[in-house]
Amino acid sequence: MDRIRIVGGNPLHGIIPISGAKNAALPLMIAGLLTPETLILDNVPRLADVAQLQRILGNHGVDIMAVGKRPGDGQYQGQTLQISAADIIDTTAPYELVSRMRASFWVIAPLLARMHEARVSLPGGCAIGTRPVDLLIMALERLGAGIDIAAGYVVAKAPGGLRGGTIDFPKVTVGGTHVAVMAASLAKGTTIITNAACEPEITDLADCLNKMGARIAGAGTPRIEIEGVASLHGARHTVLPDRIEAGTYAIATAMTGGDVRLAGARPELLQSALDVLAEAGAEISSDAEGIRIVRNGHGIRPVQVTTAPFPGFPTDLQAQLMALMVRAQGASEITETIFENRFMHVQELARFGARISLDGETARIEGVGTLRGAPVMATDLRASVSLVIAGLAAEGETMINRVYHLDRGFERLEDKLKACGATIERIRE
Ligand SMILES: CC(=O)N[C@H]1[C@@H](OP(=O)(O)OP(=O)(O)OC[C@H]2O[C@@H](n3ccc(=O)[nH]c3=O)[C@H](O)[C@@H]2O)O[C@H](CO)[C@@H](O)[C@@H]1O
Ligand SMILES: C=C(OP(=O)(O)O)C(=O)O
Repeated sequence: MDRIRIVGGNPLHGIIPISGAKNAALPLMIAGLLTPETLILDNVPRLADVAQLQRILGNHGVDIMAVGKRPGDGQYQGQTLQISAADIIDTTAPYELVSRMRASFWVIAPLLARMHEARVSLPGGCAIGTRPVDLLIMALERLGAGIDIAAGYVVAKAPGGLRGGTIDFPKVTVGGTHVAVMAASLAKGTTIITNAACEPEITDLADCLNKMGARIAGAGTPRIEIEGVASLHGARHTVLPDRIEAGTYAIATAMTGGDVRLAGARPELLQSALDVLAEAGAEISSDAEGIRIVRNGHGIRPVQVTTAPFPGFPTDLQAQLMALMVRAQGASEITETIFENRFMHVQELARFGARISLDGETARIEGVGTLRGAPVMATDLRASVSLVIAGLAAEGETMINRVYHLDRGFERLEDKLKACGATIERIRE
């Protein structure tokens, strides 16, 4: 498996182009199952998760064509995918494919809505907690589906088709909201979703579905109303920029010092994270081109942060912020409220000399002046990139093992950082 070698100490200077969002591209690709016509998605990031979802959709009979570069496309232009689910030949999503990526479970919604049946393996994904799917199942049941769980598979049936209903989520769930929105789009009648997730990726999905002929109002708020339609048609949609990738490079710049422009990033998608970085001492500005982050001279101030659903501080930036706080001048506290076990990075950050203690869902970080490079390994995507951030600021060499997780969510990470002056290389094995 590939490794990444970093020699730390260089401040970052330059421009980092922000890719299309993984967490928007995945549900958008899955939405391609809802129509027999072609859905064209622009700005799809080149990621292992996207490739894996292509395989999963292919297994259902979906044709996916990646359109090559067009004249004028830059080095990091996202790819264009033409997704055509004219004939769905198989409504089973097998364990071998689904167990590698949690979001692939969401195919259950369009398969059930369009084909009136689906058999989908219980999902896998990052090791960040138990991650049940009870609320996704509840949402489908509220739309009239009969659900059984047998031999590790969720078997869903709606012989006469789904019908509209009320779905009141007891807890905010991004995946649950994606599933409810997709399924309700083809259900008979009106669906009201309350306590819906407000994440920008939900709005992106709803915008695309509306282009396909769906009637969805209120996406981006806790109350979504959907008037089901009999069928959806083809459309063209551009995936929104990745707010987690943007936040990650903003934190990396705050960590190393320097001056970086995040080209294409949209500040309103990560305002809570930018506010925290400003509190920690970074200077942040934005314009139509993106976000600029500068930290010169002065040190990093400690912060107190609690993760929360959007527009709160995202759990997907918690590990990266913790890496930054390892170098703060004083003690910080970070409380993780979304996933109960998203602290796998703590023991790995300790290898750099970090001083972090855990008390339930709160981590207390005592800032240390200097980090030292180390061999490290992480078991999930954002934890892995927190180790990259630590390595960029550490004295000497850091070797990140098992970079498979990084490739799930960060497109050409080492190229983007190298272009800003980092000493970083991939060792292929
Ligand atoms: C591909 C994708 O977009 N992944 C994101 C998505 O994951 P995902 O959609 O899996 O996360 P959810 O928002 O559903 O999870 C939020 C919380 O609800 C719980 N829960 C969820 C479903 C359920 O049926 N029962 C239940 O109890 C989860 O265990 C967790 O504690 O949102 C998370 C929260 O912003 C992000 O960290 C992930 O990066
Ligand atoms: C946890 C994440 O992804 P997934 O939900 O696919 O595991 C993530 O993107 O940080």
